[in-house]
Amino acid sequence: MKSLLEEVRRVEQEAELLIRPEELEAALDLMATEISHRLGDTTPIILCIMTGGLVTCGKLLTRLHFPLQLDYLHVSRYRNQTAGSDDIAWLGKRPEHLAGRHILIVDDILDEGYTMQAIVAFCRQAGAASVSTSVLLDKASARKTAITPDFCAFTIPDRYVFGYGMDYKSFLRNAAGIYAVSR
Ligand SMILES: O=P(O)(O)OC[C@H]1O[C@H](OP(=O)(O)OP(=O)(O)O)[C@H](O)[C@@H]1O
Ligand code: HPA
Repeated sequence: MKSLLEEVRRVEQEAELLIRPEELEAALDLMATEISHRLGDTTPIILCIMTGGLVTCGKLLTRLHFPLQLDYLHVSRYRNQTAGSDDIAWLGKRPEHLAGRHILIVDDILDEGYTMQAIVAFCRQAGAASVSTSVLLDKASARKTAITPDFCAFTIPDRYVFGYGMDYKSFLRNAAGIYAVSR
């Protein structure tokens, strides 16, 4: 643990700030307006993808001023590492009562796309009336699947990032901006 903490401190010190907190807040305002226009009269279920989606989803929620319900799904593909594994671990309970409902999935980042692809498939199989996807960050150049987000705040380069819910080896989720790990 001591050496991991030393590594985390070094990564934090050497990281490059990509997106400032004020820019994130302003972009979330815009994303919330767009989501409200498109989904405001559908009484959607907002599906927060834990753990990384927690900050984006929480900040988005208070900007959505229409009737909605909140649920969550806990999946992990990176297992606190900086590269994804071949399989997605489904942790905890799976949401019920999605049939016939409009679903908005909210996550922090769309990277290779495997995680979101699996969650969309799950919602469709559960009989959702529609499934929309919303991410704070789109790492489009790293994509290995056909998925694109319906709502997205920023497109970022192919760098490993942390902050605003995203971790570096399970730490640094609490950083207030988006930082890229130094190369
Ligand atoms: O597009 P992909 O390459 O599949 O990666 C995106 C997913 O990876 C991260 O989750 P992670 O598995 O790290 O779990 P976490 O949310 O607990 O950090 C992130 O929160 C996304 O859910
Ligand atoms: O760049 C990333 N940072 C943190 N978590 C992630 N999960 C997929 N890509 C990333």
